[in-house]
Amino acid sequence: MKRQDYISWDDYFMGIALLAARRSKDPSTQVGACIVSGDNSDHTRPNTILSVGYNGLPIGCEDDQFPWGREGDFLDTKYPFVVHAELNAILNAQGKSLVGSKLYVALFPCNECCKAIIQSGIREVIYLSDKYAQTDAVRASKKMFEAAGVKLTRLETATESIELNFDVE
Ligand SMILES: O=c1ccn([C@H]2C[C@H](O)[C@@H](COP(=O)(O)O)O2)c(=O)[nH]1
Ligand SMILES: [Zn+2]
Repeated sequence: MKRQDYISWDDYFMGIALLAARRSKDPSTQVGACIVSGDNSDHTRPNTILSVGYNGLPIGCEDDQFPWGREGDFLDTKYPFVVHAELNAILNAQGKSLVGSKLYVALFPCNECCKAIIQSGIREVIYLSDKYAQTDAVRASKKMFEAAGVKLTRLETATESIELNFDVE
């Protein structure tokens, strides 16, 4: 008999996003994003991972030479420097078409990521947390997603955690 406790595709792709987030150096909020090829409703071929990203500094900007704080003068915080996870995932695709794809992300995208998501042709955003729902950035984001017809899905899953063991015999 086959194993029964295998993970769903949604948990798998969100799991990849969460694993990518573990690469983030941000001390307060680690975000990961995983872009997956579009709808496989005809089940003729599986969805595949097109790109992955997490929130981090641009290439060449050393993690130890830039600030990671949230408070103080703008230039003394991380905010002007960090590339958001969703944008990193889009840029990491290096020109591969993302038209009709889906994006799994731990945190609901801000307005800047929203614009990049829409313009790259991603048609669905599947997210876990909406902790900044009350901010103008997320309000603007939802307004644009709705206007552009991008589907928004909060992932409902019974999975609380997935353990990875490296001590494989
Ligand atoms: O759409 C988004 C919004 C935010 N992020 C990243 C940017 C920062 O590194 C953190 C947010 O830090 P806070 O300390 O919670 O303000 O999340 C992102 O990747 N994508
Ligand atoms: Zn963003």
